[in-house]
Amino acid sequence: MKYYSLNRKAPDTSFANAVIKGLAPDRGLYFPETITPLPASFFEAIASKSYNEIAFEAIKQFVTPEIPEPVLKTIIEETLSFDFPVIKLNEHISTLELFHGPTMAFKDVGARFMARCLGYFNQNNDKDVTVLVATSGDTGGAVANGFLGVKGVNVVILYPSGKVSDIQEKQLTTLGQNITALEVDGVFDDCQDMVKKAFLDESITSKMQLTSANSINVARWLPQLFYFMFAYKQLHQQHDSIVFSIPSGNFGNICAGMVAQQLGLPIKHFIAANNANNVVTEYLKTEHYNPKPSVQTISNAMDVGNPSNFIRIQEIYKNDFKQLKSNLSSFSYSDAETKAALLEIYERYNYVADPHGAVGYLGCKEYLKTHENTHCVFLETAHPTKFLDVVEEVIQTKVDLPPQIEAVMDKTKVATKISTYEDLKVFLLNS
Ligand SMILES: N[C@@H](CCOP(=O)(O)O)C(=O)O
Repeated sequence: MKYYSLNRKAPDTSFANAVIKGLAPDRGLYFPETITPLPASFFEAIASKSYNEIAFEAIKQFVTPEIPEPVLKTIIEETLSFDFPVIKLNEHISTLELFHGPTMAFKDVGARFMARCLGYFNQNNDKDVTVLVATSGDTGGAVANGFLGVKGVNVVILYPSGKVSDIQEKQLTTLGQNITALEVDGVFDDCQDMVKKAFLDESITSKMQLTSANSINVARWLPQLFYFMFAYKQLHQQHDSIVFSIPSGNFGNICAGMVAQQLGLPIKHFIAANNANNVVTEYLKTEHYNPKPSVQTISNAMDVGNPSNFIRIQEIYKNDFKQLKSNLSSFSYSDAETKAALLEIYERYNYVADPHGAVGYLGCKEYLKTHENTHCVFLETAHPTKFLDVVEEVIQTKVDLPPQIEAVMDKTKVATKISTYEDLKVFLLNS
């Protein structure tokens, strides 16, 4: 499979090179040259297939033969070693729990898949790769965990100081070994801008091989399409019209869902559920795309003011606003509304959601007002205990800590503070 740059000023490249480089030389995101729909028989038989079989068939065209089929099977088996259950709240709303992995956020799948692909491509390379990653909360921990101890790979995580939850911070600052955390005096968008700038800085790239483990990297982004297939596998025999409400920050997850739809998965509609960082909600209202500095919310992983993957979504719909609008709705909610939703989900369904899931739930409710004969699945993108203070305060109940969270609670944070791009550069060049 060839990948092209969405800025269209760089040569097409292979999957291996797209993974190793992260971003094209013209600073564009890579996009697959073709998306060939899977046969109808694949979806008809999906209930009888395992997660691993579904994932293998779904991603094969994007990564083989550079990743040989037997290697891909092993990568998938190691990546998907936990569950993805759908929990039904009522006849019209379910949630897909994406938090059963090691860091209890949906990023675990992409991070583990990418780490293994990079490890495979790098096995005969004597040059180390430095993975630069910006996080507003969950990516950092998942990438730290997924890449821990991977030979020839050093990971540098940039996160906005004071704007991630305590547990998220522990997950990304306490592992040591080949993982380093940089605490940035700024917001997520500053971290992401610094990362993108470093890719173009010859004084850095001439000395080290950089790549990204954000969803801008195709190996981090594409495996997220599995989730939509796993939900469909569990629900399609009871519901024939399924819509997804996706809590959205950098828009990688929802965009991967759109790739699943291009592969033939019968998804009726997408809802981008936003917090106050509502650039896409506004775009669908006004047709003006107006990135803004991100604002801090209780659903912090979505605190993104200029979502990287929106350009991929535009590409899928060929920049046709009408076509996009017929497939995508977007709603935005305040923290007060999110807290009220958390409480409602708890009181009505005895279910403890996290703030991101609560925003997704609100998206479902809004859409169902005008589309009664639909089943809406909102993605629970992270475990509620990652946001313990907010969740316990809202539901006024103590929540048990899962072992993955307990394991990091007492660890000591190690992070280097930086403020500017120059600080990052100095850090990289001296590390
Ligand atoms: N939601 C993110 C922000 C980065 O998103 P990514 O999917 O591009 O890594 C986070 O939790 O850090």
